[in-house]
Amino acid sequence: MTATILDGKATAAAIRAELRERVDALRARGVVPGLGTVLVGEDPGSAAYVAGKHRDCAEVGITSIERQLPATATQTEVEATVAELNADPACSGYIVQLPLPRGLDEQRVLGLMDPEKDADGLHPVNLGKLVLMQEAPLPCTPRGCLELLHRYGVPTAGAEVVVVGRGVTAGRPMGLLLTRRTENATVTTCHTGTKDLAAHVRRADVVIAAAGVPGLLTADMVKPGAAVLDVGITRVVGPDGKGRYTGDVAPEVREVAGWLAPMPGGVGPMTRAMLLSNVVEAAERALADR
Ligand SMILES: Nc1nc2c(c(=O)[nH]1)N[C@@H](CN(C=O)c1ccc(C(=O)N[C@@H](CCC(=O)O)C(=O)O)cc1)CN2
Repeated sequence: MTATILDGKATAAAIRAELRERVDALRARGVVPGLGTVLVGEDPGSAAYVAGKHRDCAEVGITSIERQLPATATQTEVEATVAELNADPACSGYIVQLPLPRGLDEQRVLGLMDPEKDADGLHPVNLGKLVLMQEAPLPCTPRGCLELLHRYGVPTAGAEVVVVGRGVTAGRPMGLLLTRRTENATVTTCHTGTKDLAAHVRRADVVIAAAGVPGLLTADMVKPGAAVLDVGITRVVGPDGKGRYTGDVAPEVREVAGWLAPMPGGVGPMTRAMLLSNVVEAAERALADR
C-alpha cells in the first residue's frame, strides 16, 4: 500500500483563495483585517516562518504589521510591543513567534495579549475556552490537522487516535479538539513518559506525530491503512554540514499508511493557513460587535 498524500500545500492554497473572498467582503464593509507579528531575536527558522506568514497575508489581502526586536530585548520591551498591538485598531489579531529567546518569560508575554486578538489561540483564556468547549480562536497546528483530515474525508468519529507529544502548541490542544462531540475520537496522548510507544501507535487509526524527535515513528509501528500526520519539524545538520528540517515520521511509513501528511508539505502549510483564518474570523467578529 502507498499512502494517499494529505497535501497541505494544495489545501492551504485552496483555503487562502476562500479567505481572499471573505477579506474582499470585509473590505467592502470598510474593514481591512491586519495580522501583527512579534519576532524577537535572529533565529533564521523563526524569521523564515514570520516572513512566510506575511507573504500569505499579501496574497489574501490582509495588512501586515511587523514588529522585530533584537535578541537582547528585555521583558519590558517585549511587553510594551504586546501592549502596542493590543491597542492598535489596524491589528485584528497577532502572534508572538515562539520560542522567545532564553531569559524571556513566554507565558507572561502570552498572558498579556488581548485574548480577542490572539491569532494563535495560545492565550490562557482561549486554551481554557477550548477545555470548556466554548467558542475561541484555536491553535493553528491542531486546527490545521483537523481541517486536513476533514477535507480528505478521513473519519475521526469512533476512531482511535494516538497523539505523540504533549506540547502546548500542538499535542495537548490536539487531544482536546479531537474529543469534542463534533469529532468524537478516542484519544491517547503519548509522551516521553510512555512505556511502550509502539504498542499504542499500532492500535491507532490516526496518528499525530508531534514529538519533535526526527524519525521517531517507523513503519513497523503503524497499523496498515492508518492516517499519519507528521507535525514534527526539527533542524538537523547533515554530514555535509548543511542544516535541514526533518519530521518525526520515517520515509518508509508511506508504504504502510493509508494517508500521510508529510513534512514538508503537510501540516506546516496548514498551520499558516489556519493563522489567516483566525485573523479573518477576528475581523469578522469585530465587525459583528460594532
Ligand atoms: N507563535 C507561534 N510560534 C510557533 C508556531 C505557531 O504556530 N505559533 N509553530 C511553529 C513554527 N511555525 C509557525 O510559526 C511553522 C513551522 C513550519 C511551517 C511550514 O510550513 N513548514 C514547512 C517546512 C519548512 C519549510 O520548508 O520552510 C512544511 O511543513 O512544509 C509553518 C509554520 C513554532 N513556532
